[in-house]
Amino acid sequence: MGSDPETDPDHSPVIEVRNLRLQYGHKLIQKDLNFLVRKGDVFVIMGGSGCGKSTLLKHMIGLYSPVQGQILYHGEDYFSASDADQLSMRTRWGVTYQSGALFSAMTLAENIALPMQQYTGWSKAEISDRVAYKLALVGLAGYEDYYPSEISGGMNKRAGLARALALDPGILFFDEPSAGLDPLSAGRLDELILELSQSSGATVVIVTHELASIFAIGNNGVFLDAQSRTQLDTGAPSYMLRHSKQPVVREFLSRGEVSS
Ligand SMILES: Nc1ncnc2c1ncn2[C@@H]1O[C@H](COP(=O)(O)OP(=O)(O)OP(=O)(O)O)[C@@H](O)[C@H]1O
Repeated sequence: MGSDPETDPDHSPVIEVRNLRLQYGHKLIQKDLNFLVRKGDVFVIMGGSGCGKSTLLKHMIGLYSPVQGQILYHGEDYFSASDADQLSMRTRWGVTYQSGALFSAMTLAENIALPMQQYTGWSKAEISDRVAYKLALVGLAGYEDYYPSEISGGMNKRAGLARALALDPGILFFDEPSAGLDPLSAGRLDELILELSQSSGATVVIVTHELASIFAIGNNGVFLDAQSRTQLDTGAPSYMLRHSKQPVVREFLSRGEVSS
């Protein structure tokens, strides 16, 4: 068991979500979201299908602006920051998407080198060294010249992770990282995410409805509800399972997607 993020002084807030309201046009998705993500957390965004997990993540990575509320990174509100400050925040994040993680016309090395070429002044040789290192980190040493279509789904996910790690991010965001993988590969990907977050000290924010993943890697999280369109609970998933005051949360975590 990890330390309690609520009381451990070393786990300072990295992300603070305040009174957040998410809409597409006039369609309300979630409201009154309030939670903290602390340094080193593996923070899980949970809830039944369609409750707005991916929508929340897309706001957290700045793809959409909230209609109300704030998302603070190390105390600075992303959406009221200048373009330059927003860019500097984004370069400290690594993001992997549910689908289309890699560019299919590029080799794995070219995919991983891309953010390095875009955002750093590193030389060709340095980039090539760092690409090899990132591939080795995810168990793909020697796969530089392969195209995404030439490797398995699980290897593609790991290569996507290597690209997300390209700039040594402080925060890693994942949207359903194990979607489409068999349970064994999904479990290995979970282990890898946990291992990498622990070895690098990165904070992880992850969207998943996989109960196995929620309990295997999450030490903190928020539970979103599709009916009331707000969060029902926040904290450690293992604690929520037994002690959440919301029966829907305990039921979801103990049996599966009852609310979907
Ligand atoms: N770009 C969009 N425009 C309008 N509505 C959208 C858009 N993207 C998602 N939605 C709607 O917002 C709601 C929440 O979707 P979202 O994908 O965030 O949920 P989710 O909890 O991640 O779902 P799942 O677990 O099924 O992936 C759904 O009703 C969805 O149809």
